Amino acid sequence: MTPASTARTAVSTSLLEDFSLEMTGKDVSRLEEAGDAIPQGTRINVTFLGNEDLQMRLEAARAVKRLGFVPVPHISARRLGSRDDFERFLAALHADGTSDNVFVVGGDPAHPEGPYADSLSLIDTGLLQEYGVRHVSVSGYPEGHPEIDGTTLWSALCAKYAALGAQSLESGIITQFGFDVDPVLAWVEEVRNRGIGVPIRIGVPGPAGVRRLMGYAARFGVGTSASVVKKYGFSLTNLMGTAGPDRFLRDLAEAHDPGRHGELKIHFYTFGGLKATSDWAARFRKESLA
Ligand SMILES: NC(=O)C1=CN([C@@H]2O[C@H](COP(=O)(O)OP(=O)(O)OC[C@H]3O[C@@H](n4cnc5c(N)ncnc54)[C@H](O)[C@@H]3O)[C@@H](O)[C@H]2O)C=CC1
Ligand SMILES: Nc1nc(=O)c2c([nH]1)NC[C@@H]1CN(c3ccc(C(=O)N[C@@H](CCC(=O)O)C(=O)O)cc3)CN21
Repeated sequence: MTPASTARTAVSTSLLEDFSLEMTGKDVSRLEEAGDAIPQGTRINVTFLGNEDLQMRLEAARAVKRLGFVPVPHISARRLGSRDDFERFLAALHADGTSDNVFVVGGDPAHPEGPYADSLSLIDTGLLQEYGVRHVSVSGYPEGHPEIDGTTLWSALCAKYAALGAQSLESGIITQFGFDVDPVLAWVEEVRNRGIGVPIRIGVPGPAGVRRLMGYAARFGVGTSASVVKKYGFSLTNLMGTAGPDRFLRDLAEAHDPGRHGELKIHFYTFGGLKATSDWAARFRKESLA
């Protein structure tokens, strides 16, 4: 092995240490099926989608805990109808012992369904701490967001970071998924330049069909130019294939400079493929170690 490839292998292994996964409220049986392939203690995020209800979200977080993982329930500000809804969710999580870690996010509805227009307003209620939350993740957008301008995104990120620090809550950032490492690392540098040193989980899709990936990318405003997806490992002319983040992770590992970029970890958006992603991660890790 050459010195360069030794260095790359070492970094890519540490990048995959303590990766996190994401599931929806409907994925409980898939989680049971994938459980053995996932390292105990792995953080597993539970989405807060419009087509889930309170019971599904709570049940999913309970299942994550029961199977030996760390639940990270999402709370979407714009999808909460009232302060009561927010408190009811937090109280139930607390009672279940699944409220230690949460991810707060604005939410896709163009108009808030209740009193909270953004995730900062959830933090500012002070309710998180009251219900036992200790660690709060917020989102990051290396490629920007289709509905929110760049200046707003940066001021929101800095304000959330400051507000969490002021409440002595631990924090972290999870990025929107993407297919191109370059904007991710440029964005990470900007985060560090703004004085935010917390761990950043880089969002990547688990292995999935190309058609499915393209659909989600279009829905969430993630770039899929021909050159970017070619670099990632698929072609726009073959929608029947599948693609995993192999090259993305190798490129990320190669370019990751801990002195400049700080602590980075990986967050897998599984898009219905919890088992496929868990098996893939175990195999990729083993190959990196070999
Ligand atoms: N990264 C992810 O995994 C996920 C991202 N999202 C979406 O990302 C967007 C932003 O969420 P955060 O970064 O937490 O922002 P945020 O809650 O910190 O808000 C930042 C700024 O954007 C505005 N904003 C938030 N959501 C908006 C929307 N849907 N349309 C127009 N303006 C909006 C807020 O009023 C605020 O000024 C939301 O649309 C959210 O639904 C949703 C679920 C998961
Ligand atoms: N702006 C934005 N909004 C989001 O809601 C969002 C992002 N970004 N980034 C990625 C994450 C992950 N998201 C999702 C969304 C849907 C499923 C999902 O499995 N949905 C269907 C399955 C439909 C299908 O078969 O494709 C479901 O059953 O709910 C998973 C993750 C939502 N997320």
